[in-house]
Amino acid sequence: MKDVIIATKNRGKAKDFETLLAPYGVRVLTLHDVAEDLDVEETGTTFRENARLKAETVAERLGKIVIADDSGLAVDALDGRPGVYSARFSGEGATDERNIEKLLGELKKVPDEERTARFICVLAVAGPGLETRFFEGACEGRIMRAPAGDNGFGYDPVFYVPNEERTMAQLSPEEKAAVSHRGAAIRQLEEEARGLFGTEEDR
Ligand SMILES: O=P(O)(O)OP(=O)(O)OP(=O)(O)OC[C@H]1O[C@@H](n2cnc3c(O)ncnc32)[C@H](O)[C@@H]1O
Ligand SMILES: [Mg+2]
Repeated sequence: MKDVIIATKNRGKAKDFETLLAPYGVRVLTLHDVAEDLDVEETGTTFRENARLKAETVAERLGKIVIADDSGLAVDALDGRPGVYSARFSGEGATDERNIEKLLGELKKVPDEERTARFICVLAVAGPGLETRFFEGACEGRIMRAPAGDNGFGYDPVFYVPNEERTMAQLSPEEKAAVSHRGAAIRQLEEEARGLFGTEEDR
C-alpha cells in the first residue's frame, strides 16, 4: 500500500484526508507517525507561505514527497479574520472551543445576513527535486449564533453550509468531503497531479 504523508499534527485534518483519500487505497501518515518532534513555525502571512513552509521543511527532513495543508476561516464581517490565524485565534493555549467562543463573541451584534464566511484550504506538495506546487479550495457558508453538531473539528460546529441546510459538524465525513474546502483542493490536486497517489494498477 502506498503511503501519503500529510505534514500536519491536527488529527481532525488527518481524518478529513483519510476520508478524501479512501478511494485511492493509500495509507495516510501524519507528523505523529513520521516526525513527532518536528514543529514547523508558521511565520507566513498567507496560507500559501505557511503551506510551503510546512511541506518543504518536512519533505527536506524525510527526503520524501509530502503534502501540507494550511487552511482557515475568513469571516466577511471581520475583514477576513481569523484567516491564517484561525488555529491561534483565542491566543496562547487556543482550543477549538475557545476559538469558537471568541468568534461568536466578536459577531454578537452582526445580523444574520452579514455573517457570511468561507473556509479556505491551500495544499502544498513538496519533495526532493520537485518545484513546490499549490492547490486551493474554498467553501462558502455562514456563521451560526450557537454551535450544532459533533462531527469534524475546528469551526465546523458554527459553520452553516447553505446547500446542505446543516452545519459542517452535522455532515457525515463523506458529506463534508464532498463540499469542503479541503475536498475541493484535493480534487484540484488530483486533476493536475495525476499519478501522485499511484497509477491505476497500484490501486
Ligand atoms: O498546522 P497543522 O499541524 O496542519 O494544524 P493546524 O490546526 O495548526 O492547521 P492550520 O495551521 O492550517 O490552521 C487551520 C485552522 O483553521 C481551522 N480549520 C481549517 N480547516 C477546517 C475545517 O475543515 N473545519 C473547521 N475548522 C477548520 C481550524 O481552526 C484549524 O486549526
Ligand atoms: Mg498550524
